[in-house]
Amino acid sequence: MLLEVEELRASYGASQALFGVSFSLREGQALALMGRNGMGKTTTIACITRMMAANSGRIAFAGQDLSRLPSHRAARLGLGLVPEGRRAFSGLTVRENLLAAARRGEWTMARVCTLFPRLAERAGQRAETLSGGEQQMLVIGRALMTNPKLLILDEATEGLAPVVRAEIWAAIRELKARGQSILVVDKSLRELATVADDCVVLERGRDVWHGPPAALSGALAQQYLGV
Ligand SMILES: Nc1ncnc2c1ncn2[C@@H]1O[C@H](COP(=O)(O)OP(=O)(O)OP(=O)(O)O)[C@@H](O)[C@H]1O
Repeated sequence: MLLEVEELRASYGASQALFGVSFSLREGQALALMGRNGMGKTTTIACITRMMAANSGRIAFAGQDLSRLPSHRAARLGLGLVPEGRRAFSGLTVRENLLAAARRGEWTMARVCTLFPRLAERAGQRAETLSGGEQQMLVIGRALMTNPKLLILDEATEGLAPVVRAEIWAAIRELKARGQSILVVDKSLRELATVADDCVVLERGRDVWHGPPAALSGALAQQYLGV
C-alpha cells in the first residue's frame, strides 16, 4: 500500500472533527474521499500532509510512519498537495511558480505545459493576472513539479466555469491513465466516477462506506452525499 490511514482522530481545540477514519490507497490507484460539507475531508488531508497533528491513529506513506513527521518532511517523501482554494504565489510569474517547486523527476516545466497548454502561453505572466481556472492549473502544475508519489487534490474544480472544470478533469484523467496515484476530494460524483477506482465516504468524522463509484448511486448517494 502507498498510503494507509488507520483510526485517525483529530480535533480543533475542544471540538473533535475526526472520530476514526481508516482507508488505504494502492500505488496507481485513484481514491475519492467524499461526503457532505463539514464531514472531515479537508481535516483528513490536513492530517495526512501533517499540516495538522492528529490526536491518535496511524498514517503510513511509502512504508514510512508519517504520524510524527513535520509537514515539510512529509512533502519531501512525495506528498503533492493541491489545497482547497487557489494558492499560487501571486507576485511570481507562472514560470517562477513552477520552477520554485521543481524537484528531480519526470515532471518538468515542459511536461506541465503539455498537460496545461494555457500555462505555456502565460509563462511570463504573474500568477495574479491569471483567471481562476488558470491559477488552479498552475497550482496543480506546481504540485506535479515536486514529482509526487501521491497527488492530493482538495476540491480542485470548485467554483470554476464548466469548460475549465472539464479541462481540469481531463488532465486528472490523463494523470491517472499514466499511473499517477491520486487522492481526490470532490463533491461531483459524476466527474469522480470518470477518475476514481474507489470511494470512501466520510460522515461526521468517520469512514462509513467504501466501494467503487458505480455502486454509490440512488439511495446511497442521497443518504451520504445529498444528491
Ligand atoms: N479551523 C477550524 N477550526 C474549528 N473547526 C474546524 C476548522 N476547520 C474545520 N472545522 C470543523 O471540523 C469539521 C470537519 O471539517 P472539514 O473542513 O474537514 O470538512 P470537509 O468535509 O472538508 O468539508 P467541506 O466540504 O465543507 O470542505 C467540521 O465540523 C468543521 O466545522
